[in-house]
Amino acid sequence: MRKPFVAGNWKMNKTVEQARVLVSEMLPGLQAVKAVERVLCPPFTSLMAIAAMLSGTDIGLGAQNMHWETAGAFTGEIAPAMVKEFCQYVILGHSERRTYFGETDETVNRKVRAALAHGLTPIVCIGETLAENEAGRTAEVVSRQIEQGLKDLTPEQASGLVIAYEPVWAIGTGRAASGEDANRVVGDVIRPTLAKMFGNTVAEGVRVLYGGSVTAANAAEFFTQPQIDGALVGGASLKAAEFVKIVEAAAK
Ligand SMILES: O=C[C@H](O)COP(=O)(O)O
Repeated sequence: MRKPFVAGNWKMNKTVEQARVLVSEMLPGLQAVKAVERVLCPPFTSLMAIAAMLSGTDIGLGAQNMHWETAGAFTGEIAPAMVKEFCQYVILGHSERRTYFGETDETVNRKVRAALAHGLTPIVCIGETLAENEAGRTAEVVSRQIEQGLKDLTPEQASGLVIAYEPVWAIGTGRAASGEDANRVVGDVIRPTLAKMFGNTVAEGVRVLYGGSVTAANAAEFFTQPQIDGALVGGASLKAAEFVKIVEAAAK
């Protein structure tokens, strides 16, 4: 039985003070929903403050990116051990990182391996662009992202991952995929690719989330799909009441 999982990716939003306000607004609602693994992913600058607020709760904290090297002359980067000081999770390979910052399946793979080596749970993002979707290339792109992004992992390492299927055309557009279509990609492409690489038990045990314009109004459409285990929420995770409703929907 896979425990439902909902993470809020705040992207490049909120100062420390704004982050504190948002967390204090959502904390009581989030704490009430024990059946769901709940994770907040604020910007790096707020991790220390939010870690203090979440201490003593069962709500997880995640970073939105990290470098694969342990330390050194990498101006502007954050090392795995620095993330690990505050976080249990790290989002890797988000399409915005791939599109705007040149991340590739190869660099995602380095980051995934580094995160696992430091005891962090990677939330690995995959998904096709609109052009790829319209060209009928979704299965090819998504399976390649998994094969290359998770290359050289052991089945044991893979079993601890969380995967977020985020069709790029659905992110921040208000145009979510349909629950059925997302379920089909997870069930027909993502889990079979994981099964080929790591075996059936791992493929059936990994949590696979949907991401892309999830709101309180459409969350249930995804959470009622048998292959989808939760959501990676962007814009709607910046509104306390809305995000709590999404988490509540995942518990049903
Ligand atoms: O990481 C979250 C996704 O990019 C989804 O963002 P969105 O909910 O604003 O579409």
